[in-house]
Amino acid sequence: MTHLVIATRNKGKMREIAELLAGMEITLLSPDDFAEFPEVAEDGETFEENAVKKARSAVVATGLPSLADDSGLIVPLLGGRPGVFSARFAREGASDGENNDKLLAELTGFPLAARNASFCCVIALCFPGGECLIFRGELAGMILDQPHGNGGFGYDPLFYVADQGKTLAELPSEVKNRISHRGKALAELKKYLFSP
Ligand SMILES: O=P(O)(O)OP(=O)(O)OP(=O)(O)OC[C@H]1O[C@@H](n2cnc3c(O)ncnc32)[C@H](O)[C@@H]1O
Ligand SMILES: [Mg+2]
Repeated sequence: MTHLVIATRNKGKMREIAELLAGMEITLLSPDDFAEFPEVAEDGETFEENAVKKARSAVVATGLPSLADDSGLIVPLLGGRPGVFSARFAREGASDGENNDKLLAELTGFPLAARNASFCCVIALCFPGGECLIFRGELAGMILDQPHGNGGFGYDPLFYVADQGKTLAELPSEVKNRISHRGKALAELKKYLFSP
């Protein structure tokens, strides 16, 4: 594999995936490298379904091996929401700020001890022959009642990691990448690709 399409429109994800796959000697391509790149309806019920759908559609459009990430935040107090709806929790096309405000509003009044949450990342790596490989990673944390930090993206300013004593948005990207749901899923992918 000399070229790999990273089928995401999310700049934060793209940056992290590029950092995590650095040194693999594979040229990473983004949707911007193609004149036309398909928009995919993320209507699956699971992260796996959506990740495979995004990666398969990129393979069809480009003829190249393609990787997609479907990820999100799971909050038990909210019955597991926003889950696969994390990107559009507040509304279709919502900004990170709007989604964070919606999360804070839904959790108003609940004590920190009850506000446990996890991030889940499912990576699908699909090939022109039709084969897809799936890798998954998770990270446990708590949802604070106000944002802290300017790093990362999405829900990072609200997601507190007890081991680190900080939110993901307060951690240097190399630390987030080492512990994150995305870092773990991509570590599994690398292990698979490079195991003898
Ligand atoms: O589908 P693509 O184009 O990859 O980009 P997206 O932003 O729509 O991505 P998803 O459909 O997978 O939605 C995941 C949402 O979950 C949130 N999310 C995922 N990983 C995160 C992380 O590491 N830190 C903070 N928020 C994250 C973030 O708000 C994302 O928009
Ligand atoms: Mg999406």
